[in-house]
Amino acid sequence: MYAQICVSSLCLQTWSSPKIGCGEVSSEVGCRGKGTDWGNHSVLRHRPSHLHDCSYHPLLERKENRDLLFIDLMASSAADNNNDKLANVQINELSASASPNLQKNLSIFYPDQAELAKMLLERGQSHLFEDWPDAGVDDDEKKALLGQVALLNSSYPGGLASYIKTARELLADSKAGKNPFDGFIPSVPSGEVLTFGDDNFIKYEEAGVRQVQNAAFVLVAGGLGERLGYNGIKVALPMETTTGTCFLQHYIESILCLSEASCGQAQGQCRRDVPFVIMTSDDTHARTLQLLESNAYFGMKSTQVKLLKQEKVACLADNDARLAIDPKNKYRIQTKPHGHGDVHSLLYSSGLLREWKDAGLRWVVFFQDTNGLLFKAIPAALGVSATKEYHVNSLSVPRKAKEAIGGITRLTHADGREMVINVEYNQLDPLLRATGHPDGDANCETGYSPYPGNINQLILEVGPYMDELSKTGGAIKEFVNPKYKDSTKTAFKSSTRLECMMQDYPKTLPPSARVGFTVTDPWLAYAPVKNNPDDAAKVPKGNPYHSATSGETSIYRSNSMTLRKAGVKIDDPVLQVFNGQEVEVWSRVVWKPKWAVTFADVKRKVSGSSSISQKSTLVIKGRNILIEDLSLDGTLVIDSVDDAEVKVGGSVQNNGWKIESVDKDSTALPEEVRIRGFKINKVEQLEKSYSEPGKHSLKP
Ligand SMILES: O=c1ccn([C@@H]2O[C@H](COP(=O)(O)OP(=O)(O)O[C@H]3OC[C@@H](O)[C@H](O)[C@H]3O)[C@@H](O)[C@H]2O)c(=O)[nH]1
Ligand SMILES: [Mg+2]
Repeated sequence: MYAQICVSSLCLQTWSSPKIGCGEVSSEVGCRGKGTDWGNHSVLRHRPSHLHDCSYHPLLERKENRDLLFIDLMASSAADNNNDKLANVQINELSASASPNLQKNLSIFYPDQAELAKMLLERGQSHLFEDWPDAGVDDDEKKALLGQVALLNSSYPGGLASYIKTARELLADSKAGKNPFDGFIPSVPSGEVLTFGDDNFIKYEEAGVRQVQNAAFVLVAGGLGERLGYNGIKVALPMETTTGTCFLQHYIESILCLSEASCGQAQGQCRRDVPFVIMTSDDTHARTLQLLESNAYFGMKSTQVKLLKQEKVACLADNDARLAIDPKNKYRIQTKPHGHGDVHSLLYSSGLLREWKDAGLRWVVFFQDTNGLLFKAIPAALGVSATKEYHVNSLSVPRKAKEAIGGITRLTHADGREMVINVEYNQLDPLLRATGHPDGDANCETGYSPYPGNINQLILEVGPYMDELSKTGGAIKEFVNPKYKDSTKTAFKSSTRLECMMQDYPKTLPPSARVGFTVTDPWLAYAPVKNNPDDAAKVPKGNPYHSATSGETSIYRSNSMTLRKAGVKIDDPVLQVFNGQEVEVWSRVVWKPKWAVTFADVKRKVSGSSSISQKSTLVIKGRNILIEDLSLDGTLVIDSVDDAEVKVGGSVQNNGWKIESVDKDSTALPEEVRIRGFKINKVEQLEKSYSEPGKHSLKP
């Protein structure tokens, strides 16, 4: 193998191995040298998208779960010779360059670190070395900076050079006031509109469940949730406080149950555990891992779950894309999150996507961190993807004008280009105003914006997705959003950076790509927890709050409406105000995914004539619990082992559990209670648990 590798320029820049050609390596490739120069700890990491970069850095010792292929550079004496020669060339080139301070420090670097420094100089980044003291002072910090540069270089498709180039272009466009939508006329696209519970919906759900065993699920959870202002990670928040189940537990249980249902349909041909990937960041990684480990992965196999950590990107100090120095440490570059769009390059560079494709998977389902209604429409949407053969299917809900969710829009250019794409919420209004809609982002006669609201639950078909990423390396169209000091647009208030969004993936697709979207009922599928109480209270009346308060009450509403559709008589909700937000309070109906993951499941398990009063709470935990002629006025919590069947009927009456307002500013209460403005006071309940297999019935 060594003989096949041509080592040049201190690094594996040229590959002559037919086996490990550029773009063909699905696992990470590393190389380790034995000599003193390289040190035993040196690890080279190459991503398939930029095998030509020299991305050496000592920080990358951690191997995570990935396969590293180590190539011993020193195994070949030819490599040794090459190495020395090229190191000399490089240093000579450097001496002619403009950074005497860097020149004085060259002796402390490995040759490939010097190479990176040179690359930076060539791209107008000499300020990074400007006030460096002579070698011998702060050497570790200087090396750490080059280590950071190597990481920034290796984690961006095309490397830092490409980052700086794109940044300059986008900053110039921004300064010139160029609109990314220039020449595009927006119009309302048509998609598949689902009506919850009708025959069509049930048909799609059934088709979708069949597909789940061919799907992989990907949660993007690298965001810190600055708008929410919660100190923990968002996936650890309880999605409702009746049971206290956190988001991540609910997601995992839903995936497990859907995959079980899918296997049930396949009758014995089921071979695999459905993969689940969580994209984390430095802000969320350790706590996400800890949440999983301390809860035995909520029932999933630990091997089934993969965490992919996104790296931050370099901040930009000015219009020339000079990298911003960290205000706290002159030997570091300031970094900020690059956005959820990183998920594509990570799935590609980690080799997971290729693995899935090779294993015959057909779908990748993406979703976000805090939507308790997330899985309500996934089965039907998967069914739509399969039936319509969509390469891209975005799940959406009716959108209120000014609601902070993107609008799905058809964009038609004078030159004939056309696409159906998310226009982010801050861009929709200016785009509409600029194209002959003086009211901008406004509701139409339906009471909603005519543009369906993107909820960022995307279903991509693996084959076309892999084909596309093989071309792009997972790079997504980026944008920059600098806050200028004044109208001359020459200086920024604070450093900026490039960002990207996962829903911008279709922007590079050819016109032949089958891009569609699916709209569901407004109450069914979206109730994110993003806004803090103060901001939520300022949301225009009638628009969703996107707060912890609305996130929880929306779950009760959705479950109550679902039971209503299945024939249960449920009282109308009452209006209550918590944390300054008026919400509908429905009966607190909650069930575990193992009871029902589709509407067909619910219908099968509910019969006769049942009723639930507004003050009631119903918690269903067991699998085969059949609600039949139940009259509930109070709280009923019911659990059973999987092979028990429990008929629940008769009249249950007690003082139940009460929703009580709390003061959001009361520091005596936990943060997760304060952000919703209420707590559940568990006064009285009937709680039954059936631990023996067989048939049981509850008829109080
Ligand atoms: O760098 C990041 C940023 C965000 N994220 C994740 O991406 C998800 C979405 O982040 P945000 O909540 O900040 O997204 P926003 O609310 O700004 O908009 C997003 O959701 C609503 C949609 O309508 C918008 O079109 C979509 O961009 C979260 O799960 C977050 O954890 C990352 O994983 N990495
Ligand atoms: Mg955001």
